[in-house]
Amino acid sequence: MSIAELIWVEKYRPSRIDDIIDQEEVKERVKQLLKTGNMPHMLFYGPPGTGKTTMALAIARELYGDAWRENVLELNASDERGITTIRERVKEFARTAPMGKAPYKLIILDEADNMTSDAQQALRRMMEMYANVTRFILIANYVSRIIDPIQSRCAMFRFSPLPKDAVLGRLRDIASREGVKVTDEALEAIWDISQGDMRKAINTLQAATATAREITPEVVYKTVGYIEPKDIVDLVNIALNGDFIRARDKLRTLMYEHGVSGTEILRVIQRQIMSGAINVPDEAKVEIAETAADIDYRLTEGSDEEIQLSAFLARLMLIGKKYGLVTGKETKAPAKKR
Ligand SMILES: Nc1ncnc2c1ncn2[C@@H]1O[C@H](COP(=O)(O)OP(=O)(O)OP(=O)(O)O)[C@@H](O)[C@H]1O
Repeated sequence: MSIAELIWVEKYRPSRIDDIIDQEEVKERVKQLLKTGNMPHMLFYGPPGTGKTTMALAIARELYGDAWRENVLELNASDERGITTIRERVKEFARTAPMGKAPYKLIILDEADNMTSDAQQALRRMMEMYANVTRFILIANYVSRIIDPIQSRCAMFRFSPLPKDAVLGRLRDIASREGVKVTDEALEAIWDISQGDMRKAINTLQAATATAREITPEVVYKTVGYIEPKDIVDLVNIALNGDFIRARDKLRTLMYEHGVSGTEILRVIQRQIMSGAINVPDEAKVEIAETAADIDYRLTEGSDEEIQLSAFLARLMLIGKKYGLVTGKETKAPAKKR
């Protein structure tokens, strides 16, 4: 078995443009451009794990068929030692003629936004110098870090974070092909971790399968070393209910036994408030969110974590009192499916 078959992100990387999930607008425009036979330089930008490299490789297959490897130079701007090595490699690559029907070869340059602007100026000259025999596909996370003269020489394509149903659909599909049992709650947990980053989602699923044959939220969070959101929701509810001592004990357990950082606790609280898992009136949500932001800032300034988080719990207690939130209820772990 090759490495590509062992690593699921590679094994399940779509090889044709039409098989790329979502990114409909990008797919349409790319197909139109390929039809004209006169492909411009391209700049793909957007968050990680959304299909930029996958699209670049699918274009290569479309252009050259089986001979794509000989016609493509893949470079990573962060790995190459400076613009001089990039220049040498491009020069060497552009010396030989393309094989197959396309009259040019393809250079895929990943992490182009990590190049200094001087290096990007040199890159721009290379793009001009070799324009008759090569086309560049530049890949970046942040388009604002790419200098204007390069932007103006490229057709620009924005990749969006993938929507939840697309990510979960793909994960279900992979799990069934791999014979892995994964509960709906576990898929939710993976989404909580990956959001619209498909690489992270698939990697998390694969890593979780190394630990257990049936994937549950507990397995997922444990695999990535994250805390389960329900523990944090409980912590917040205990504090809102006015039981400060118990909330502080739970906080200590989370911090010292599970090794969760204060920042991580605040991050999860913010997200759980937004998702509605912490069930309080909107005014209280605003106050909690503001308090969390305030505490987060103090942590970045180097304040003691336990003191700050304890102060946060005390503020939650006051908010709970103000809005009459004494419910006596704690969330329970979702019932396990049989
Ligand atoms: N739109 C998509 N459709 C199907 N699979 C995808 C998609 N986007 C990402 N993937 C999966 O995630 C893996 C990584 O995607 P890809 O290398 O294209 O990300 P990228 O956008 O280039 O990220 P980076 O900015 O980190 O380079 C792919 O191998 C594939 O398995």
